[in-house]
Amino acid sequence: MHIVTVSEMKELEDQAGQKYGLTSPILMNNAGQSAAEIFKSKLLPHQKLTGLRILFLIGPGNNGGDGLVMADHLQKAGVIISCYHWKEHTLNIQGKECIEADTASILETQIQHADYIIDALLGTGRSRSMADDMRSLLARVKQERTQRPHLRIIAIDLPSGLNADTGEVDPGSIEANRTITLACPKQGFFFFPGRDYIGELSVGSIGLPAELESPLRTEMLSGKLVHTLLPERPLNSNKGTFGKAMLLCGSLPYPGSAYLAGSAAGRVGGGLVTLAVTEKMLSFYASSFHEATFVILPENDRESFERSNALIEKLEGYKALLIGPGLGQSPNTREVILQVLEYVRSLPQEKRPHLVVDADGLNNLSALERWWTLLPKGTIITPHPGEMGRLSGGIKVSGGNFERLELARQKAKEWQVNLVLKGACTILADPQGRTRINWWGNPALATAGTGDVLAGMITGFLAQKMDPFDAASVAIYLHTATADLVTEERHIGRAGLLASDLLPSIPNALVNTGDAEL
Ligand SMILES: NC(=O)C1=CN([C@@H]2O[C@H](COP(=O)(O)OP(=O)(O)OC[C@H]3O[C@@H](n4cnc5c(N)ncnc54)[C@H](O)[C@@H]3O)[C@@H](O)[C@H]2O)[C@H](O)CC1
Ligand SMILES: [K+]
Repeated sequence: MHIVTVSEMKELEDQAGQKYGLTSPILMNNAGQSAAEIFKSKLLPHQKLTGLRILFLIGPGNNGGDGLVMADHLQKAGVIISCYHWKEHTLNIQGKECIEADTASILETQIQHADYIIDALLGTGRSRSMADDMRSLLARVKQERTQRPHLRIIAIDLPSGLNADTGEVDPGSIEANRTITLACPKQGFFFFPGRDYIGELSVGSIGLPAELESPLRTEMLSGKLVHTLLPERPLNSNKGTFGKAMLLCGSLPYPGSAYLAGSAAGRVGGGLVTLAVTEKMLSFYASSFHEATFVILPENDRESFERSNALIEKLEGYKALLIGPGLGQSPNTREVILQVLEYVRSLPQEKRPHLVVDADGLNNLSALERWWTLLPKGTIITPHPGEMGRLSGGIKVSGGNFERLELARQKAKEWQVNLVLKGACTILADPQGRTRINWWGNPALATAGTGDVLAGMITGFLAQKMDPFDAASVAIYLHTATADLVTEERHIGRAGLLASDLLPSIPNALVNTGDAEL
């Protein structure tokens, strides 16, 4: 599913008209019908359409037009419909216009008795700040929901006043319980504050032929997409079929990271996981991670080349290599990393393991001039905003605002890497300008070790010979899907998740991708 800017959406609609004769009224009819179908399918189980009361707030453009078509469909299905036309200050109840003098008081009654209010005031054509009377209408709706939390607000295409490109919102915008967006999710949904205004997301069809979307380069990381990318698991297979992953992770103060990343690589289906660790560390893993195999590295006080050679000698046949989580930043460690990178770069492409560099792998690199020239082609890097800032020469990088999209795209190209910029809606960008953005996020993931799990999941998919861009895509999606699953099943709120809680549920999230709505 593609993500569009406002101008890309307009281009799609223009093309639909020119190439397929799909004029604006046809598209609008499709939009309204699809929105009505989605609405019906999402009705709470105890609610029936007959007798349900819905107030539509209708704006002056095509967004209002979508709302009117949707209202018509629902009225035919037995819903009691009232439509308030904001520009004309008129109110229709069940198709009958109210007497002008009474509009304000009848509107107030409709607000008080509505089960649902549909925001069809403004869509992608928002071109200026909201007028005061539109703001006060929405403020009244918001106040009513505070008093009656069962009142549901559904936004058509987008919550009115939201900037569909940047995610900025008008002071008058209100948070929807659900947004039924049309044709494609809009770019601004993935950035804050906009992300918080969308509520549950549904995507309706306006009947655009799929081929029109082929020039688009930005996709939403959806369960459906992930399901198509997952590696096959043929009956006739053994652990060799699913590849070997080597992890250069963990050091004395941070032993857990190698455990978390290694287990995650196994939980996504990697055939064999090897941890390259010192003997001092071995007892920790031997008791907690029975399935791992080990390459024993000389201790930290030995020459760096002895340590890197110990790993390099065993690297043949490994499809994936993760460098970084919990390694620390001593000069010796930095040298080891550089020596391993140099070796991997020197290998012919078919013998090279795919590389993931995370955490202290990135922190060690960011201290070096033109560090990206040290990475082999196709490397995946997974910085959080702080690491991204250091890699970019000390700038401040936001955790969720729109500017991070351009930064991710620009740096993926400049550094020639697959860049995973972590945050509430993680962005994945490749050097050729392709972008995938995760819709899901879970504040419970904001805890130590979850980044190690993500890096390990990517590594586990690389071991299964996945293309790096796809391996990162699948892992990013599954990481948040697993967090949602665990927090829901164990009734954990937005806090209190431990990174290790994710591990046993990764395979369940993997199986669930087949049933995902989005
Ligand atoms: N174009 C199509 O073929 C389809 C569009 N769909 C839906 O239509 C909207 C976009 O429609 P558009 O008419 O371009 O814009 P809006 O309805 O968002 O509003 C334009 C309208 O509003 C006025 N206006 C702009 N800003 C403000 C403001 N701050 N306050 C008050 N009024 C404002 C402006 O002057 C215009 O009169 C899209 O989102 C879809 O919902 C269909 O889905 C299918 C085909
Ligand atoms: K709207």
